[in-house]
Amino acid sequence: MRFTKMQGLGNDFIVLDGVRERIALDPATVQRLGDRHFGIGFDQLLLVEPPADPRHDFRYRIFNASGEEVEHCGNGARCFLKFVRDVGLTDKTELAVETARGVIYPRLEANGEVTVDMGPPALLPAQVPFVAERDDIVHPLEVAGRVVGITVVSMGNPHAVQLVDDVDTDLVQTLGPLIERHPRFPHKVNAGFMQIVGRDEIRLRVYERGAGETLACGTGACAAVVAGIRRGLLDATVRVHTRGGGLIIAWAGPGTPVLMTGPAATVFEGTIVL
Ligand SMILES: N[C@@H](CCC[C@H](N)C(=O)O)C(=O)O
Repeated sequence: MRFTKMQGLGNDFIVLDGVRERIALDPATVQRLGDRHFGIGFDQLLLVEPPADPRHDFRYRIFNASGEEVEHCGNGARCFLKFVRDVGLTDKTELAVETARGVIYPRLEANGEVTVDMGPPALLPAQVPFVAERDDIVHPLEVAGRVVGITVVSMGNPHAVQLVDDVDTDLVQTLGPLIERHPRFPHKVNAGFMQIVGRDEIRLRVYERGAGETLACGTGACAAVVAGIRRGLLDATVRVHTRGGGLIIAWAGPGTPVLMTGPAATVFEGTIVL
């Protein structure tokens, strides 16, 4: 099985071509390939497949390093577009790509970066899903004997975003895993820690569901900007600084799609010997 190792702001992937190769994956195989010592190592495995609906170009499946299949991956979506063009599956510069939670539209920019129409966020707790009695913008969440204020957002996948004074904090590693598995998130959650730098600039770290802290999380950046706008703290276009680099996120408000722009890079190619 051929694979391509890619990264978007240091969030790393292997991408498999399920259009030309017959690929069967189970959680144990994904875990083995994702192991950074005994396998290739990655945060997520991305699988390119033919679309279910012929009006679309491809189907995009995502597996966390933990082995579970998930709904969405933003940094992966930019790499997806680069991959299908580089291996000759298409020469289009804009694609309609099916994910487990709807269709996304990645587009190649003149400078080589990729903008992805990620679709509109879902804002109701039940859509995340998050167990809450009320539909508030900030929910108190009890974790490790303290109460933190979170804003929940679904970008297809679940996010809980909290504000911190300084993102260079131990909280990402201490609270992150506890929030990820908090019983109020029945499907678990990606835990975001956002420092507001200005109305158009944030710093962000994300403890990802099924992968631990990554150098960047694209859907996490979208969710953080949506959360910041809903809290009245951010403007409609925001530069997001992650540990792996910068993304531009734009959102015009409820019912409209989130746009994410950033880089995608190929690192190496290889063959898997199972
Ligand atoms: N790194 C990703 C998100 C990958 C999926 C996530 N860990 C989940 O379980 O929902 C991104 O760039 O969005």
